[in-house]
Amino acid sequence: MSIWDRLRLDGRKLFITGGSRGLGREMALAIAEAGADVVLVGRDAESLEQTAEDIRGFGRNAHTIIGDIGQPAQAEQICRDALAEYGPFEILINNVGGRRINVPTEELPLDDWQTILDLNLTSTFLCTKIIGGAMLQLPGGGRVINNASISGMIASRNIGGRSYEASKAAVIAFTRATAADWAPQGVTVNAICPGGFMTEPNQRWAKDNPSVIESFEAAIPAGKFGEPEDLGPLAVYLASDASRYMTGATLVIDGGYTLW
Ligand SMILES: NC(=O)C1=CN([C@@H]2O[C@H](COP(=O)(O)OP(=O)(O)OC[C@H]3O[C@@H](n4cnc5c(N)ncnc54)[C@H](O)[C@@H]3O)[C@@H](O)[C@H]2O)C=CC1
Ligand SMILES: O=C(O)C(=O)C[C@H](O)C(=O)CO
Repeated sequence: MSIWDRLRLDGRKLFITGGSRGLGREMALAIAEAGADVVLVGRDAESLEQTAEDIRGFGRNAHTIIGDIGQPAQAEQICRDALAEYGPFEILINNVGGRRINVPTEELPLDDWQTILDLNLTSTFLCTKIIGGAMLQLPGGGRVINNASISGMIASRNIGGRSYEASKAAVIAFTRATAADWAPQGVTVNAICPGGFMTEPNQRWAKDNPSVIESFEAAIPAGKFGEPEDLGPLAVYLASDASRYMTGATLVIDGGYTLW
């Protein structure tokens, strides 16, 4: 089989959380371009539908589900309903993630800590359990891709409240442990750790903290923030047969930020 054929995703289905914009949208579009049908979950109907329309432009099927994946009971229901209606899925991308709450740890309310853990970590657990768990019955196995962050590996500078770092580090640990459990059934589980990408939450942050953003960019060896579409080829690789021997990996894509 040619290299290009090994990257094709025809006949497969992707379930992605938070696929309406930002990094999730770019990964969903790339995977659709490689041949897969897509189910997108998010909160904003309009942007979800726009991404679904763009996916249909590749000749693929796209369905949208509106809901809050940061509420564990809702996340569980969304996954069960999606599996029953559109499943089974060969590819899962746990992409949803809430940003930092910029309050020093010594002042961070427990509720805010819990909100971030539910959104970043518990959602990943529940989707992996339900959508990924069903992959264990598939003869060809499956692919779980967890969108973590370099914040799961290092501390973000000039930022308080470490719920974001804690949640992303836990996503990486969960990825590794689940990968070990599911390798015999051919279900790979890998984590992506993006560095700085100017998606909407970082744009908002940049508006209020221009000097922090400038020093962040200056500390990137590549000299600039990443483009969301840089995530697309990596997602296709991890979703495809080409990555069949890679599992439990933590793939950093940060323009070299964590090198210094
Ligand atoms: N942009 C960056 O520099 C980096 C982002 N990441 C991670 O990448 C992921 C995506 O981030 P971005 O694309 O920057 O964010 P974004 O805010 O542009 O996109 C997030 C997507 O998730 C959806 N979403 C958010 N909360 C939701 C909820 N409770 N329920 C359902 N859908 C929800 C939004 O509607 C949107 O589609 C997150 O996990 C983030 O932590 C990691 C490292 C760097
Ligand atoms: O949200 C993120 O994650 C990032 O923006 C990238 C880094 O974690 C970061 O903030 C490094 O300082």
